[in-house]
Amino acid sequence: MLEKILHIYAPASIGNFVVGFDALGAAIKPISGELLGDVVKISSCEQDEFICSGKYADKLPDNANENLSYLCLLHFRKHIKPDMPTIKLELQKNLPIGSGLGSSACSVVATFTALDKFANTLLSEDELIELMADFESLASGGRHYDNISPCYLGGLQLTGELIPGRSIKIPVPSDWYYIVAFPGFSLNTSKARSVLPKQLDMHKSVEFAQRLSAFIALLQSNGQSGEYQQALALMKDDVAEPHRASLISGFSESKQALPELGAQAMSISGAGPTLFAVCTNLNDANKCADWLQKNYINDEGFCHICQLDDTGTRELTHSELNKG
Ligand SMILES: Nc1ncnc2c1ncn2[C@@H]1O[C@H](COP(=O)(O)OP(=O)(O)O)[C@@H](O)[C@H]1O
Ligand SMILES: N[C@@H](CCOP(=O)(O)O)C(=O)O
Repeated sequence: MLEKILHIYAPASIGNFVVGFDALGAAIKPISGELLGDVVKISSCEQDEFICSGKYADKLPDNANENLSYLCLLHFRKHIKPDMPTIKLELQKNLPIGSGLGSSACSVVATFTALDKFANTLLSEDELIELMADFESLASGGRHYDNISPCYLGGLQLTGELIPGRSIKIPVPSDWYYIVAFPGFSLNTSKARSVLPKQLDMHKSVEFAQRLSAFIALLQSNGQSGEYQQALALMKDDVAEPHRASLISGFSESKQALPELGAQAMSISGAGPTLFAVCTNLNDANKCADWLQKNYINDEGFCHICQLDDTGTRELTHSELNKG
């Protein structure tokens, strides 16, 4: 009998997407075709085994009991499928930790998707998303779905406990490019959440609701009367960015430089320190990427021009496996 081996890829994501703190997030993929996300490999084994490999494995705690992926496996074995055959689970940790690219969500989503598929549990989308959010909240210091939902489902997702079905996919113009730059240093999400105010005043709350709802409504149009330009003009974050900016060295210089190079919007990806800019053509996207390469990132950093990853979490193809 052929041995069953499964490789599940989960993409990086941009939490908040500027206007939707904890409520809006996008899955992304580099236009170069490179993969930007974690991979979970599962195969049969005589007893359960966990391995963490990949570029950023050594940035995670040595103790497997502190690795979210292993915690997901323990939970699945104990509470969901105790009779699942024993397995070897390998997490290929390809996203930097504390990056603002939804790294913890990526491992959790890849792991639960792989376990569900391998064990043929057929958990519903809702059940899986709840389970994933439970485990991601262990790491980030708050329950939010804006990395989990897009990472799992792909695209731009409006998401949260009040959203029917937890998630609504929002259409996005196909000519929007997202330039993401990870500077090479980490910022812990729970630390970046701890600097936020505990309450929003009335005026700010009303503005937040107006901005997010108008942005979503404009994206639902066909864009023929300038609605996409209006949506871009609304991309401003008054909720989290002002409190987090000082935690990110190089933020204010980038905020000043990128609009002059053609960025239509620019902010923090998730809790940072990755920054991202939105451009509506490749020429401007290249100019922003060059500037960020030269001025924002160090030797450990990277910069990609991306578009939305509409598929989300998926099994890797043979050709992708042979490449890597
Ligand atoms: N597989 C994993 N991937 C990412 N982070 C993990 C994982 N397992 C445990 N962690 C821990 O979770 C925390 C994640 O930090 P966080 O700032 O939320 O990262 P990110 O913003 O990149 O998701 C870190 O303390 C890290 O050590
Ligand atoms: N909405 C969250 C998003 C955190 O994203 P991460 O990629 O930094 O984990 C927040 O802004 O705290």
